[in-house]
Amino acid sequence: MDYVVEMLNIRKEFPGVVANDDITLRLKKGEIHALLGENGAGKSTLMSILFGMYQADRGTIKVHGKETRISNPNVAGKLGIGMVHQHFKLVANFTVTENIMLGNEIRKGLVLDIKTAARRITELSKRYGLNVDPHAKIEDISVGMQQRVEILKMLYRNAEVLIFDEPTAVLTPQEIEELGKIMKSLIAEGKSIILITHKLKEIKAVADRCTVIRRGKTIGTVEVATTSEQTMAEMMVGRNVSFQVSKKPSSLGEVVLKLENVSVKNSKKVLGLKQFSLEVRAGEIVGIAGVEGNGQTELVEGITGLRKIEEGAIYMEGRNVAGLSIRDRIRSGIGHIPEDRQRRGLVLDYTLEENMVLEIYKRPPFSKGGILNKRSIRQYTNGILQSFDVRSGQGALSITRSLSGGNQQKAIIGREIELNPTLLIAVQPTRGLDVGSIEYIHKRLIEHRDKGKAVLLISLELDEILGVSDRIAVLNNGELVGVVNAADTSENEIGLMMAGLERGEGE
Ligand SMILES: Nc1ncnc2c1ncn2[C@@H]1O[C@H](COP(=O)(O)OP(=O)(O)OP(=O)(O)O)[C@@H](O)[C@H]1O
Repeated sequence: MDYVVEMLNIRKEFPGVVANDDITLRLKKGEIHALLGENGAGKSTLMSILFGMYQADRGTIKVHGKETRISNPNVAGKLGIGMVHQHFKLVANFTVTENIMLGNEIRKGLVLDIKTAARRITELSKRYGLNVDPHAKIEDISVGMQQRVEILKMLYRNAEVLIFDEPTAVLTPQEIEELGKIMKSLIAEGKSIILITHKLKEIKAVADRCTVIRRGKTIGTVEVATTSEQTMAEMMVGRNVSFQVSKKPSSLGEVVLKLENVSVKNSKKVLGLKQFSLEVRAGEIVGIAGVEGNGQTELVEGITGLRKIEEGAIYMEGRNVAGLSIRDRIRSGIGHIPEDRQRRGLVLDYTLEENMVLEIYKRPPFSKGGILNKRSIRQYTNGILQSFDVRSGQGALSITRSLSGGNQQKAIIGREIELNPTLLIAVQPTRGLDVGSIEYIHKRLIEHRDKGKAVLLISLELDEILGVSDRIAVLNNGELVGVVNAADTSENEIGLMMAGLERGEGE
């Protein structure tokens, strides 16, 4: 059998946790091989070992049948292994060509002229259907294009094996479809791909085989064509997973949040949200649907106080909070699961327990007379970690940075829901989470509503918006297109509204 990469019986331990416990993954030449596993199952660790960032404690790696030691990322590069990270490593005010050349030609002491490099980039871009302008500046191109620059960077270095780490998390639905085509053209040209993703639909759409791991152990490798999404989900979490969200009809209370003609500028200093009005009542979940960049960020940051509003009013339980500081808005009952969890959600170098009481450590029972009550902080933290199934090596004392991405996300969600806010603003709450965790988070959002609280859900996942919300407000180009009841709309109708058509216009 023609394997390009074989990772055999890999073991890697961190303090308190065996991240990889006898994992085996074999990548065939010319295949797209999905790597599926729960949050914290050990996927990133395994790939970091292949990429030379970590050394395995035990096990063997073979490249083209030959045993190798990948001591650092340079060695991986020389062996033809490249990785497209989730967070791009590009210099914003450099051009595409400059970024691709960076750290490549110069290291070899072989300074090629820009023109020759740009020509080669154009060739590669054509061959793989990437459509990238080599002279464009990174800051002027879309996130999807930036990802293609990362792909080109690897192709420019003659990578044979490409690792994609949750590549669609940052993409729009159209971009996701295009990425699928790009991946297929890469394998048609003889490349091999490892794809890390939580999205079973995507695995079904592009992958040939799928290796499933759970809690650091290999569960098995399956042929994707003959395996259902349900089966893969069950292999991954070890139990039956329901993709349907079940909830009883909402029982509406008073208006909690009222937005009146709110306008907010975006980072380019033009209005990103225009004259937006909406009410969210106690006991309901209002979903905001829209293509990324159509005013969602401005809306959320306007409400939470991260951005000032240009005009209009924001009422929390009847009181205008538009002039209040961020802290005072939190006090008025606003909880916020932020979009950018690493920048706004958690202090990565603090322990989990420090992060869990970040906003409330001054309140009783967590402190008294200026002295922290460590026991009650620990107890409170353990409660959150347990109910939200946050997995880490050293529990409440783990340094937050050491948690897997998905477990960091679950910790923030747990913290914000536990504060029991009158209004919970949840922005992309399940991005990067495995199907089992998504199921649980949806349940908790609905429970929050059923306790008589208000929830504003902002998500790019239409399935999530349709399944979880009671009412759906659709944003296009910073304006409210309309508000519909989730029970009497469809994916198709919302899709048309997201494109700016008012209800009924597209029929
Ligand atoms: N540098 C580190 N120090 C300590 N523990 C770590 C470190 N890196 C990972 N871990 C632990 O190893 C386990 C596996 O983490 P890993 O990031 O590989 O999971 P993952 O499958 O990629 O998860 P996700 O889907 O959430 O990204 C987790 O329990 C994590 O807390």
